[in-house]
Amino acid sequence: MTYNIKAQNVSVFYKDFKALDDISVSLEGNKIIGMIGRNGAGKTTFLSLLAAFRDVSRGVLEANQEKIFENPKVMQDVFLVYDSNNKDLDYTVQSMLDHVKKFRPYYDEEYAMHLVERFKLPLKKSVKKLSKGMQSAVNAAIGLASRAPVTIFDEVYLGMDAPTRSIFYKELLEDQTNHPRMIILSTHLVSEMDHLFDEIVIIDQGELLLHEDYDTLINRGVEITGAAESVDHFVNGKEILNEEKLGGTKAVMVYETLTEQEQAEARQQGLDLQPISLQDLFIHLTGGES
Ligand SMILES: Nc1ncnc2c1ncn2[C@@H]1O[C@H](COP(=O)(O)OP(=O)(O)OP(=O)(O)O)[C@@H](O)[C@H]1O
Repeated sequence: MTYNIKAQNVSVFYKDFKALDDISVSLEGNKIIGMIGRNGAGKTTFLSLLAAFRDVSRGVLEANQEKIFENPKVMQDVFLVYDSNNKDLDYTVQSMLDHVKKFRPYYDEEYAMHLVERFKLPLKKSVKKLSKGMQSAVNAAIGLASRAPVTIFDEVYLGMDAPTRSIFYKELLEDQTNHPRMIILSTHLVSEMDHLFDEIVIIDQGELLLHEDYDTLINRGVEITGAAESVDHFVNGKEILNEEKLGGTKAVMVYETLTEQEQAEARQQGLDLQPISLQDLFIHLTGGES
């Protein structure tokens, strides 16, 4: 089952605070979508709408042309895995997996056991007694093994060490290839996770800043370095994201796809052109380091 999610002019208010402001976006097909945004931008609020944890205050939110909120079919197919606080849960890892199996129709027990091994999870231990990183690994395993057509991981890596995160990324990529589905990853680890993304959504202060194919977005950012005067002349009229000057040399990040002719001209003038990482684009498109 392939899902298309469509938000039209969606807003969410917490009392009189507008957490999401008139968001319109279409998420389509079996892609891995990176959702990024600064703290408090509204990512979790948006993702909780997709999982029907709450309803929109204004606008329309649909999955395959059906309203999401209070829709049992969609709720079964959309799984939001988040950094849950398990400290009051008196379940063992095994009983938690058994519990999930009952509610998730695409759950694959064999794959769950493979993940238990990969993450070295102790099946008989109480979840609340696991370390933070291991609890996150349990959540990651549950999310992957459930194979929900729309699987959402909201900062699910918290507390995981680097090798465990690496296992998570590898498993996610491999399992999405073998069992294509829409996976949405909300993260602050932009540079570490950017290799996973087919598409990027950036939410900024409750608004949709952009939704782009990863390659298109990356091609739009370029850093031009060279003699300050030549750089200034070249970037004149272009959208500048950031400038840094060191002596007579200048490095300027622009947000624009350069034509082949422009690239050739730049090189003729002795300018160096380098792509900008998603992390740098994100930092500068959302207001830099201020
Ligand atoms: N239940 C709530 N009541 C009131 N305000 C809330 C509530 N939940 C979230 N907010 C506010 O809505 C805004 C968006 O919060 P949200 O958790 O969606 O952001 P986020 O992008 O997920 O942030 P972070 O990256 O820090 O986790 C924030 O200003 C937050 O304080």
